Amino acid sequence: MKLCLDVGNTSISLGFFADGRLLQKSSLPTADYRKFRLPPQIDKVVYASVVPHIDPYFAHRCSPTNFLPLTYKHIKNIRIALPQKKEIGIDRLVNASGAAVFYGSPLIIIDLGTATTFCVLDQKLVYQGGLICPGINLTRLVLHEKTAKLPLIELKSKPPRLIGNSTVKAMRSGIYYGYAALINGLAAALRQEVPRAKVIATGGYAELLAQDIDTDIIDTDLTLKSLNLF
Ligand SMILES: Nc1ncnc2c1ncn2[C@@H]1O[C@H](COP(=O)(O)OP(=O)(O)O)[C@@H](O)[C@H]1O
Ligand SMILES: CC(C)(COP(=O)(O)O)[C@@H](O)C(=O)NCCC(=O)O
Ligand SMILES: [K+]
Repeated sequence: MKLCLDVGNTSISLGFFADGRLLQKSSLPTADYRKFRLPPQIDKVVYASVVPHIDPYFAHRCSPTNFLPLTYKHIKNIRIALPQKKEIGIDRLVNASGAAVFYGSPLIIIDLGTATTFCVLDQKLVYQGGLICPGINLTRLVLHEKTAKLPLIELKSKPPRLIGNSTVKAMRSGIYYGYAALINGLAAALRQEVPRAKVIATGGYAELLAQDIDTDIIDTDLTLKSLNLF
């Protein structure tokens, strides 16, 4: 069985694949990475991390098996048209590489994780770059940490009303509808630059926002499925 590991700044996603199929998924808070143990019957680990300080731990834990830590050099099916290829998050490149296989091109890929990122892959499979915005979870934390009066809120579902009649409801509404507007505004601007692009959303918050964002496809497993191609 193959284990695909997507190490983000908030969570580590694990995908177990056999015969090309995603059999099981789980996740671990990134802060708890030391709880990871290599499960039995894994013959290959494909690893994509944007948290370099924990990479030695995984290299050590996975050493009994075939461990493949991905870098931009492993990405062969798209061309990366950026001056500093090394600095780009491998999660973004893996998403673009896999999405090209699953959905063709051109593409606009939106990943709603710790950061909210937009990546553009043009018709000719050239990765053009994109945008990096603060993510929903960061906004939630920072509003609390950097103010005296705002509480730490949860955002688990769509707020029923745009206009909140309490502090907590106003914060939920601001974050939810604010992010929907950010995504729709930037997606519309990117569609102007890349005509006929399919817009794909992935990442932890993609399903939460699904009904209010103007995307063609929501694929929460995009990163894991893309890792399985290596
Ligand atoms: N299935 C889910 N449904 C709703 N929110 C989720 C889900 N999975 C993760 N999240 C939330 O989405 C945020 C970003 O998650 P994730 O995409 O794992 O981020 P990262 O890749 O940066 O670690 C997290 O703060 C988490 O609370
Ligand atoms: C932009 C990111 C922080 C997103 O990470 P995530 O939200 O998945 O934890 C990550 O892809 C990263 O650290 N990128 C390096 C800079 C770049 O992609 O240009
Ligand atoms: K991610």
